[in-house]
Amino acid sequence: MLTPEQRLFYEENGFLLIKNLVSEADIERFRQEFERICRQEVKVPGLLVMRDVAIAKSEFVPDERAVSKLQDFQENPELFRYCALPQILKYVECFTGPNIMAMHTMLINKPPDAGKKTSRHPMHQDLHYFPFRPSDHIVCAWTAMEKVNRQNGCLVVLPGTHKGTLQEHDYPDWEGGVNKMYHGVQDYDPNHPRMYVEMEKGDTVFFHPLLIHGSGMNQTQGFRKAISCHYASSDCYYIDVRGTTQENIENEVQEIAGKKYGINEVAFKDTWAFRGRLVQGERTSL
Ligand SMILES: CCCCCCCCCCCCCCCCCCCC(=O)SCCNC(=O)CCNC(=O)[C@H](O)C(C)(C)COP(=O)(O)OP(=O)(O)OC[C@H]1O[C@@H](n2cnc3c(N)ncnc32)[C@H](O)[C@@H]1OP(=O)(O)O
Ligand SMILES: Nc1ncnc2c1ncn2[C@@H]1O[C@H](COP(=O)(O)OP(=O)(O)OP(=O)(O)O)[C@@H](O)[C@H]1O
Ligand SMILES: O=C(O)CCC(=O)C(=O)O
Ligand SMILES: [Fe+2]
Ligand SMILES: [Mg+2]
Repeated sequence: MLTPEQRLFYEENGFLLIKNLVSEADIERFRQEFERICRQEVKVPGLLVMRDVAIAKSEFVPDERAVSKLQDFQENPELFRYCALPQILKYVECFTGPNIMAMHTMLINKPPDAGKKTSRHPMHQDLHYFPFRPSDHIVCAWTAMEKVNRQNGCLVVLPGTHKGTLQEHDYPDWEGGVNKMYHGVQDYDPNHPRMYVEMEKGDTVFFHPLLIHGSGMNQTQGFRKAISCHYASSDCYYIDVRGTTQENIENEVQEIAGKKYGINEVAFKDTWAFRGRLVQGERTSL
């Protein structure tokens, strides 16, 4: 499926941008469903709704202004259609092989910054959140639901960093506050070349889970939207993260699982096995 140039570009840089992969009609449907969820017209089992920390303690309004991110929409058939789009899976298969699990789903609604720079996402590697390997058989698809640029906080990547190892992550030391679980790499090379991934509606970037990336402040008045899914080969295996740099995120996820679902002592890997959904082939290991 990939041309030799595309494959080489991914191997060298850790990401690949495919223009115009998702249709306007599909994006419009995802947007409509997102709005219905914000208005609380549909109830989605397992869905986590995050509000930006800058407005977390203000009065709740049932519209998109209160929602900075939906996480775990795998039980919503309309949004989950994104994860099974054939044109996306054709690319995903190049990285994962034929047995494909959708491990993590998100719709990001980056709010206009409230003045404290909390709309930023610190530089991180997504593998920090994942207790499964090997990393080369994991890939994220991230589709712009509208034009994204430096003004509204597009993705920023450090090309080539996927060739390194998983770094230690923790909360950045930001004056205006940091969103829950927005861990960042503490000491990446500030002189590493950066690329601002500007995209049009429907463009999709595929990226490696070790690629260091983040996103800047949204300096516009609009809510910058993107939909994404992390895929892994179902032939991947779970690892025990005790005693590794991932122990801090394991503890936070277990705490949320305890608070939200009243389940204590749930293994980190089981929170992933429970949320993952097969989208192609056979569920062999994950
Ligand atoms: C077997 C079943 C398993 C189920 C497991 C479920 C675990 C899910 C964990 C999610 C895993 C994330 C993995 C991501 C992997 C991919 C890589 C992507 C990187 C990321 O994007 S990670 C960052 C995204 N993080 C989240 O979305 C966090 C998940 N969301 C939440 O935990 C909740 O939405 C949140 C933020 C805790 C809010 O909870 P909620 O109870 O709805 O809100 P309350 O109004 O009751 O507030 C409680 C308390 O939290 C404060 N608060 C609210 N929002 C924020 C915020 N954005 N940041 C910081 N703090 C926040 C609020 O003020 C309240 O504080 P109090 O002091 O008043 O208690
Ligand atoms: N096929 C396997 N089944 C079960 N456990 C395995 C398997 N392969 C490796 N492991 C164990 O999983 C742990 C992590 O393995 P591995 O070295 O592949 O991952 P990593 O170094 O954390 O990540 P990366 O993919 O970046 O190399 C090790 O403890 C290793 O012994
Ligand atoms: O959409 C963004 O701003 C970045 C999101 C991201 O990298 C993530 O959630 O892991
Ligand atoms: Fe990320
Ligand atoms: Mg290794």
